[in-house]
Amino acid sequence: MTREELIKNIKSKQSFLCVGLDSDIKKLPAHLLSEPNPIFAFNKAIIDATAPYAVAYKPNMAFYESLGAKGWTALEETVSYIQNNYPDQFIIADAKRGDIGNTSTLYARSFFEHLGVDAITVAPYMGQDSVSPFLGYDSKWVVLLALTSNKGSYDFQLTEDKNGKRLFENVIETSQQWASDKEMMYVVGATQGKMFADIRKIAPNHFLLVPGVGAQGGSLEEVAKYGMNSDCGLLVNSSRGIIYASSGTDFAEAAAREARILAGQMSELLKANGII
Ligand SMILES: O=c1ccn([C@@H]2O[C@H](COP(=O)(O)O)[C@@H](O)[C@H]2O)c(=O)[nH]1
Repeated sequence: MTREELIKNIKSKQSFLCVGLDSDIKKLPAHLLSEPNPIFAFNKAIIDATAPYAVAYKPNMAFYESLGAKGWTALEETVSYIQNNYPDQFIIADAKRGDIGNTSTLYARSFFEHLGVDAITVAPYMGQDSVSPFLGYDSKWVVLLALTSNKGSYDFQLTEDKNGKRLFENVIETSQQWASDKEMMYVVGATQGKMFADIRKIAPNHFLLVPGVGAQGGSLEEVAKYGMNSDCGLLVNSSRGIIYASSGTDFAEAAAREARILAGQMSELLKANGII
C-alpha cells in the first residue's frame, strides 16, 4: 500500500486505528478451542467485527511463532483473510527483525514475498546494512523501532551522546538517509507523551506507528496533540484493549465496541485538526 492510499483510507474511514492481533491461545474464549484452528477462528471474528473502525491490523509474531507450524498457518490464513476480504487494510507484521545483510534479505523475502504483508517492524541496532534489505520493495514499508513504549526505552533509547543528542533522535535522523517517508515509518510508544513533539521536529512527515494506548495506559489525546501532522501521520495500535474486551461468546461484539469507541475519538481528533 502506498502512502497516498493509506492517507486516503484514514480520511475515508475517519480513523487511524490499528488493531493488534496479539492472539494468545491461553486467552481465547473457551468455545473456540474446539475449532480446527482456534487462533484463525478468533482472528476472523475479531477482523469482521472491527474492520469498519480500523485501517490496519498488526499481528505480533510471538503469538504465532510460539505455536510452531500451527501458529504460522494461523498467521498465513489471517493475512490471506484480510487481503481477500478487506483489501484496504494495511497489514503490519510486528516481527522486530534485523540482522546481518544476507539474513535480513531472507527475513524480507519471508515477510514481503511469502507472507505478503505491507510492513514489518525492524530493530535499528545493527545499522544500515541490516535495514536496507527490507527497503526497495514496491509499496512495502519498514517500521523502524525509534522510541518504544516500555520502561526499558530509558536504558538505551534516551541516553545522550556527547552533543546531547539522544539515541532515538540519532536513529530517526540517520535512517532518513536510507529511505523516504514513502517506505519508512517509526515506532513511537503512546506512553512517551510530549516526546512526540521532539520527534515531529526531526521527522515532520513520517508516519508513526504508536502502540501503548489501552492496556499500557498511553493517552490518545496526547499522541494526537503532539504527534499528528497534516496527513494525520499516525497509526495508533491497541491490542489487548480490543481483542480481550470480553472472554465470553460476545468477544467479537465487545471488540467492535472498543474499536468503535477509539475510532470515534480519532474521528473527533481528525476533525479538530482540520484533516477531515
Ligand atoms: O514500543 C512498542 C513496540 C511494540 N509494541 C507491541 O505493540 C502491541 C501493544 O499491545 P497492547 O496490548 O495494546 O499493549 C504488542 O504487540 C507489543 O509487542 C509495544 O507495545 N511497544
